[in-house]
Amino acid sequence: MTTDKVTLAVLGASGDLTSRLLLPGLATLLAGRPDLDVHLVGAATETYTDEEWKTRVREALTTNACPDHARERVVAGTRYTTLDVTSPEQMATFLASLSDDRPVVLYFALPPAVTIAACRVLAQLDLPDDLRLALEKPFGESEESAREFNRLLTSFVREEQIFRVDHFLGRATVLNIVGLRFGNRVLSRVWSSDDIESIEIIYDEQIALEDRAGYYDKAGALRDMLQSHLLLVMAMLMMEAPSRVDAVELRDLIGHLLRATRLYGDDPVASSHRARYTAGDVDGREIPSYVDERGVDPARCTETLSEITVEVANARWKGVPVTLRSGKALGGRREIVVRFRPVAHVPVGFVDDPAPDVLRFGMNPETLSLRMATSGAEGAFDFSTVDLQAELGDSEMRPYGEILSYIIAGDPLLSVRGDVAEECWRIVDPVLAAWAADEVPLEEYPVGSAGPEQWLRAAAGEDGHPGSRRGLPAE
Ligand SMILES: O=P(O)(O)OC[C@H]1O[C@@H](O)[C@H](O)[C@@H](O)[C@@H]1O
Repeated sequence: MTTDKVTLAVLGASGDLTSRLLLPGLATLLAGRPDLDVHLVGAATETYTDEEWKTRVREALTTNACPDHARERVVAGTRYTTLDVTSPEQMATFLASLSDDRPVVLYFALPPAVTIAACRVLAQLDLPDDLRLALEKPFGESEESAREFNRLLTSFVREEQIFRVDHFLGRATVLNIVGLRFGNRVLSRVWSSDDIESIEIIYDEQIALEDRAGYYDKAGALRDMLQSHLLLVMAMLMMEAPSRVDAVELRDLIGHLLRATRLYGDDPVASSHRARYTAGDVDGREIPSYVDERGVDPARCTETLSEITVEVANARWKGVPVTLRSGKALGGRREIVVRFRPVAHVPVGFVDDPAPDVLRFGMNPETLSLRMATSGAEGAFDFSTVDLQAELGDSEMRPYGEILSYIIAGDPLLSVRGDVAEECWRIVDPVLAAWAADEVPLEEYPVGSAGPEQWLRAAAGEDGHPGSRRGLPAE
């Protein structure tokens, strides 16, 4: 990476995203990159003096346990501007105040509707040629609206100036998948439907709504996590081999994989499940039922847990069910599970059949484990299993730091390309339509559990759940 000087202007700087994720991400990036020179400019509708803003930044970084020296580097050069991003005059003056000897990144840490309004304003202004736009998810709310937003953006900037942020592309596990898949023969030879029976990508969070009703109650788990994050994780896990790691190649392959993806059986009802949490306690903390959380509209029927099963209909993967699942107020299982097919033949004389092999990538903490069949524990010709485990170690840098490092370098490698964002919506849109028409029941699960009882029974091989064996594994 060569660019080492940039002005990072955060629009929506008074919000939760800025203090909880962006600023700590920036600090972890600076901690490892003494060469980077970032002018941070905060902008929001609130009125703060530069000193008040610096205090907010310092507090956010202290709360998030950022190293002292990195915190002071962020604070040192920062300033603040009160700004209404929907006012053309104010935006023009703001942009003029930023231009100096370095490229400018406009980071939109704003609600989607305000981001779009701000982009409409930008479309009317004279913009520097090297301006970069960093846009948070959700990018649109359907394939059509994502396409419309892409049309708006590309009417005034080039695609390579647009950085659609998905912080899962900056997660150590997701980046490690590339090395693991393409750096050794053991996995590359078995990476297809010939050897793999099913895949699950599970991201269950222990946290509940956490005062985010304003956004979450309109989004729900499917839009919040599956449409963006988990489909991209799936693409990294299942894409064809890149000949080089660059933004064109990697994003072509991600797009290629997603274009082949469709709902399992092309059936949005049978391939999807939704549920929401009921009251309970996690680690001694009382959590109300989702419908009783502050700001929630029960009539909206927002799901806090969603599961879809898809298929990548190409020569490598046809027929392999891939289940994506994520929810709030759950047990906290976060892993990718790759289940292999049973061996073709078991030598006559063995007592039982061996358990099929299972490879797991743990997400946060980053781990890798392989459960393999072996024998000997119970007798020379009696199968047992062995678990090979590795701690992959977390990157020092938080996912937002990783993502920011590429944006600052002007490299869209870890940003979502416009067609990829549209493709993700194309996959989930039929499910959203089936749910809106109430064709899939909204089930319930107690806070802190592993999910609805019925899903667990189905996963254990009992039944009652249309997804049957494609649901939660019992282990
Ligand atoms: O575990 P992480 O990195 O915080 O990512 C999960 C978060 O990702 C965000 O994009 C979602 O909006 C949140 O609802 C979710 O909690």
